[in-house]
Amino acid sequence: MTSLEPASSAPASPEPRRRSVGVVLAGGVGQRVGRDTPKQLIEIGGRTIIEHAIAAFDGAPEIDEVLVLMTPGFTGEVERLVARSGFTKVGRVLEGGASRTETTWRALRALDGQDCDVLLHDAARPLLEPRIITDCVAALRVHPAVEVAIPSSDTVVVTAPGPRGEGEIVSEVPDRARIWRAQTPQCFRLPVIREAYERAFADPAFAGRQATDDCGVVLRYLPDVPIRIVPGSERNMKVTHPVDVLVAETLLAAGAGLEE
Ligand SMILES: Nc1ccn([C@@H]2O[C@H](COP(=O)(O)OP(=O)(O)OP(=O)(O)O)[C@@H](O)[C@H]2O)c(=O)n1
Ligand SMILES: C[C@](O)(CO)[C@H](O)COP(=O)(O)O
Repeated sequence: MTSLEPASSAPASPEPRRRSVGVVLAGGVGQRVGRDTPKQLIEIGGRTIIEHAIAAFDGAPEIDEVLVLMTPGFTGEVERLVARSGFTKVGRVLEGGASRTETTWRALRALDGQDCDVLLHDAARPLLEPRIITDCVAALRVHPAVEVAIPSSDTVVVTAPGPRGEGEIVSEVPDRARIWRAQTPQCFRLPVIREAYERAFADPAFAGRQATDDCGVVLRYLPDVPIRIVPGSERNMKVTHPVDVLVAETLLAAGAGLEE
């Protein structure tokens, strides 16, 4: 079976496990949180948010290597934190790009020539549980692409500009049973995500080189590649706004027992 498995192929038997690289995407500035330094350097529970994210991969038996991409100007700070925390799997700390998409692309190029699986994770999600990593690595033995997601508990509405210039109006209320909220890690066999990003970056219509997530790039440029859902968790939230720092601190202090 090739790595670019078509959607129509029968469920495959598990492939042998490849090397798994956990990629921590930390190239952002955290504009919406609004601090002087990138939000991934905020301390919660005595450790920075980025240390929590790295720790999830570093402590996972399924992960062989961790690659970190950090905001330009702060790679030295991350190297200091890696040493402070005693992480053993962090191979390289590189500079991120101007957008999340550019940062992912830099990570993929840094892994050029390797035969591995990649788990692309937001540094801004400090509460990634071992169970999710285990499930993602196992799913990649059967599926070429994996999206971690949770069912939406809110009804989602789609809007469109109103016909009389009255602003956005509701144009669709999709069936909530099919609506999921995407999280990270988003996980791929390396040739799959590499091919999708190569096609995206060669496409002038890939405007501004922006995508809100990596599975979206695969769906758009390799539509025949099935993307398997692995259940995420409410705990695996993203620190996006100031209130999320408090939420993350509270969840961290509460431990892992809240959800089930
Ligand atoms: N140029 C960028 C922008 C974002 N990210 C990373 O992508 C993840 C999700 O992005 P987001 O929550 O939007 O982070 P920021 O871009 O930092 O936030 P904001 O949009 O508020 O500035 C974060 O871990 C962030 O560091 C990245 O690696 N490179
Ligand atoms: C990838 C992601 O975390 C999935 O929910 C999300 O799309 C990132 O969005 P952001 O605007 O870069 O935070």
